[in-house]
Amino acid sequence: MSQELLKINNLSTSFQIDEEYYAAVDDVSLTVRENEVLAIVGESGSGKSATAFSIMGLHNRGKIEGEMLFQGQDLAKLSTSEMNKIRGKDMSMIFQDPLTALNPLMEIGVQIGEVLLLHNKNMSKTERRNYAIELLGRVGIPRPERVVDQFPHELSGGMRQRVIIAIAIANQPKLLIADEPTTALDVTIQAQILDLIQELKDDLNSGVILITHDLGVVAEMADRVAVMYAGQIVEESDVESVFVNPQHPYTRSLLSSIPATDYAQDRLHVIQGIVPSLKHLPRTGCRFKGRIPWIDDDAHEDHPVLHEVSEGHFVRCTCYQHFYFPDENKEDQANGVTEG
Ligand SMILES: Nc1ncnc2c1ncn2[C@@H]1O[C@H](COP(=O)(O)OP(=O)(O)OP(=O)(O)O)[C@@H](O)[C@H]1O
Repeated sequence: MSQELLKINNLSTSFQIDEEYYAAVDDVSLTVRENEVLAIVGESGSGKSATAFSIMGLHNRGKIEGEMLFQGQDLAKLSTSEMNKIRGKDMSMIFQDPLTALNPLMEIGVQIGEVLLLHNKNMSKTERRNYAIELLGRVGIPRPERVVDQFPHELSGGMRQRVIIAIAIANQPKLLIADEPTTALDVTIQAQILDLIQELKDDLNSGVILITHDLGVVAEMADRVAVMYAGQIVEESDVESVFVNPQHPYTRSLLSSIPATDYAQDRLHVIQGIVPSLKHLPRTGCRFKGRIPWIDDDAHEDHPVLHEVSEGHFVRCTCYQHFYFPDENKEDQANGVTEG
């Protein structure tokens, strides 16, 4: 098995609302290995980005507890200047929206050059420009020697996202965090960008955390999957197990909301509702209980923990053993029968 790159132990990230702190990330533990894609999946508000921003040290107003061990250092304990030495070098982030991530007033080559300069103080202007051209070529930008002198608005959305990726890999990071990297792009470009991330991961032997709400992207890219709901991981396993044998009601609901695919169930089952806002998240018991009120209260644990249901496959709370969709025959479900 490849080496552990990042080990997160009991991470909690809380934000102050009025006078109180509320945990957007609640006791999350995760491991990312070299040359592995870990997908973090969940609806909007489930705490995916808050987890990523905590790792990157970008939550300046959040309270962070727990450990984030990266190459032997606990990121949670580093000062801003120590974090600045790691960010953009040993780990970097590909953001969702290239237009806001790029400076509109600066040529592409200069923006790449700035990141290079941050960690290679001795690089000359010409060296930076040449390396920027090389990087642009590497991420599949045609005529990079021209693009290097262009401004972001002169490029298409897909090309801008490639530039973001070029910036992210400029210093050959060991850990890449991609937060909804293709959401803003059309399907063909999306596939190209995902291929590119995969290819770069292989080249650099990096670990990738891929944040997405798109299960198609997960199926395509991920080795392991962590499903998040209301700040907690509710299911974690290798990608096959999540698609073939999903256990947690939330995971099953996410999967069955994908229309007819080979891994979706035969019918669409919809669980109503949304992730509550941070201030209104349930703080005790099973966080998902309120969305599945037809399941007996006794099915839930008072203090839900992750159960290992098969090797490396973890599910939170015992409610998964009793769960059925309301439009599904309860007995058939208990016997593992699905309609054809
Ligand atoms: N800086 C902050 N201050 C206060 N609340 C925050 C802050 N950042 C995130 N939150 C809250 O924490 C919760 C989790 O947010 P987060 O952005 O991590 O969700 P997400 O799963 O990434 O959703 P999305 O896909 O919409 O980005 C949300 O309720 C959000 O409003």
